Amino acid sequence: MQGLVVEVKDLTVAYEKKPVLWDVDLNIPKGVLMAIVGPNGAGKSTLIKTMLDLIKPVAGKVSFWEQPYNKQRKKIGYVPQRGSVDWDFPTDVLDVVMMGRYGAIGWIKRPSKKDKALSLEALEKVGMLAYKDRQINELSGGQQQRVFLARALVQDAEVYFMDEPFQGVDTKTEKAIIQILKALRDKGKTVVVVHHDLQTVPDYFDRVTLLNKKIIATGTIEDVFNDANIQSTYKI
Ligand SMILES: Nc1ncnc2c1ncn2[C@@H]1O[C@H](COP(=O)(O)OP(=O)(O)OP(=O)(O)O)[C@@H](O)[C@H]1O
Repeated sequence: MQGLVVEVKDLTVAYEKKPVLWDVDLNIPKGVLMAIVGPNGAGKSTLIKTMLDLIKPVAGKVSFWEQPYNKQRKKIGYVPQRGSVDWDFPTDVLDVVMMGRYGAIGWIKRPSKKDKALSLEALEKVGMLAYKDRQINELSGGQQQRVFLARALVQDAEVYFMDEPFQGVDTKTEKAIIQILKALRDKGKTVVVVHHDLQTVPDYFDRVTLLNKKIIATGTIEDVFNDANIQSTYKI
């Protein structure tokens, strides 16, 4: 294994005292394309949000390259679940993508020609170039998802977390997105994706984490993506 990107230790998370994640241990190595799968309510989104410091755990610890999230945030990209972001201010698609070049403070800075070129290139990759001047709140959920993906791409992070990036996108776009994710992986980036469709797991991913409040199994597709583990995750 070529070094760890993320280390999750003894993580327990609760909403209003009701635990939704129990004692989760998870190591994510560099350069993998990993799915997190599990039934509705298994805690997949909660796990990602806790890793990214958006939810405080009851117990346990998350480190990125052996440091807390806030020390490494520039190297960490996040594409939230569709519909989870409310755009109550007017901003166009290209601006949303260019925000990825700077993070929040960068609003004040003028984007350079290079920032703009990279952002247009990313929009082209996700098939959204034609929408560059549209208001973000006038797009469908699936289109917004692709814009967020473009924003994550221009951020040039080392590790990416994506919460159901295929939700509400058509098959052609899904295939295009997975090609982008595989290319990131091939460049040595680490990509973690909450995913719903078990059928496509072996084709899309090289590792999988099966989650249902606890980690049922985590590892390579070959080692852990088998009937026994799937059955204990989905209780079927
Ligand atoms: N903000 C919240 N307040 C209270 N309970 C919550 C909150 N968010 C999630 N939950 C509960 O925590 C559990 C885990 O939710 P989570 O969204 O992490 O699951 P998930 O595996 O991502 O589900 P899905 O596949 O349906 O998106 C669920 O029982 C859910 O109802």
